[in-house]
Amino acid sequence: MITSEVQEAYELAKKAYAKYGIDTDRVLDQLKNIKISLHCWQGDDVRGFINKDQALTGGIAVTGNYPGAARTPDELRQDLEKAFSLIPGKHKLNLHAIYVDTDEKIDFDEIEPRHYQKWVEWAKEQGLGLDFNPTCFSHPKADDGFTLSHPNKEIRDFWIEHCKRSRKIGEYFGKETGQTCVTNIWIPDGYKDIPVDRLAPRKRLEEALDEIFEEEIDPKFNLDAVESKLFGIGSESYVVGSHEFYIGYALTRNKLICLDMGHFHPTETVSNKLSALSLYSNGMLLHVSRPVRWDSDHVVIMDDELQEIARELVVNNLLEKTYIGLDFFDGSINRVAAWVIGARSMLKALLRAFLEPIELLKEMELKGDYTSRLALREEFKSYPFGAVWDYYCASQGVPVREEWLAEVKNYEKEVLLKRI
Ligand SMILES: C[C@H](O)[C@H](O)[C@@H](O)C(=O)CO
Ligand SMILES: [Mn+2]
Repeated sequence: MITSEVQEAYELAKKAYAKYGIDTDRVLDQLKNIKISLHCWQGDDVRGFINKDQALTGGIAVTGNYPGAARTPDELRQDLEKAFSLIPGKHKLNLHAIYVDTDEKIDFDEIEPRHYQKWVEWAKEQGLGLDFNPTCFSHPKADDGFTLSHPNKEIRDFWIEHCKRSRKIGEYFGKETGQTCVTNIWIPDGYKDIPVDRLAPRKRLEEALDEIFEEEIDPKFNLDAVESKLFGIGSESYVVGSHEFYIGYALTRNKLICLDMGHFHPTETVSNKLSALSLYSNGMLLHVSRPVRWDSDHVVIMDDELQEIARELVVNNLLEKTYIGLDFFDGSINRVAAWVIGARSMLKALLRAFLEPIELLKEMELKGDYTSRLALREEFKSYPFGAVWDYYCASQGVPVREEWLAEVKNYEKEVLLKRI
């Protein structure tokens, strides 16, 4: 319901933006079409259901023991439903292979579409798209830190099979939901200490990927992405799938380049990479995250870098060729709230970017009037974008402002705290 308070504030905001030729109604129509892919792994600290006693490996870590983590696919879906009900718009769910929903005891190289059938039925019911990821970690065959680039062919083949099957699951998701599935490959492979041979593992990875992608899959159903990383815990000195490796790979094989905000040197920004890559690549996948001093996967907030990424997507018309996924895992706060905060922040950043007088700013820049460019940008930061956001939430039938928090607290009391 749109209250008169929200409506009146919106009308005033609409006038303020209209002075600069910005049509807020049109902006909200554009925002409505943007899908954020919510990562299932925030809901249970990246545990999954394929092998519940398996520890999280791969040089990534979740800290915190906030109560209520989902223990079953049903619980995870219940939590996701709650989160989606508090986020305006229609979005996607990003599943990892370890989130099978089956009573069968299967290994990673045995996954099939039917093991995810319940997720598909649920996604259709909810009107959600699905994305997918092979899980190349949290398995004894990844214990020595290598998967697709493993020197042992038998182990390499195991992971190749897992990734091949993952693409078929992506295809199945795309066919069933009617929305293209993005299947993203990330592997942890790397050395703790300085290697002698940096090339051989990269050659093995290149070959393994070529084998995985051998089968043509209709891009209407599944698109492949590859995700680089600078370092992980235990792979501080060398990561096989570095940024340069995957830029080369993705550009020569026509794959999406996945950019994770936590996977670069701390002074490097993803926002500054998008325009350059867009000139050469057919598409990008974002893993929106918040690295604090390292790839810490903190919950996404509306910080400067998030805003800058949103700006780049809007100013350069990159939204059509960019898939936006969230990637963080915080076990120290309510996990449903973590999803809601991250997704709402991403959407708010995009909305703010749409509400900037882009053409005017570009003109100022071209004329060399950097004073006006800076002044106007700073003033626009306090323009009433919040009133437009509130109106958008109300018109999409989700709570306005922090009203959603009371719903999460109630859900925590009624559902999450009873999971003991
Ligand atoms: C769980 C994900 O696959 C993982 O976060 C990956 O995308 C990554 O970013 C690893 O650092
Ligand atoms: Mn990532």
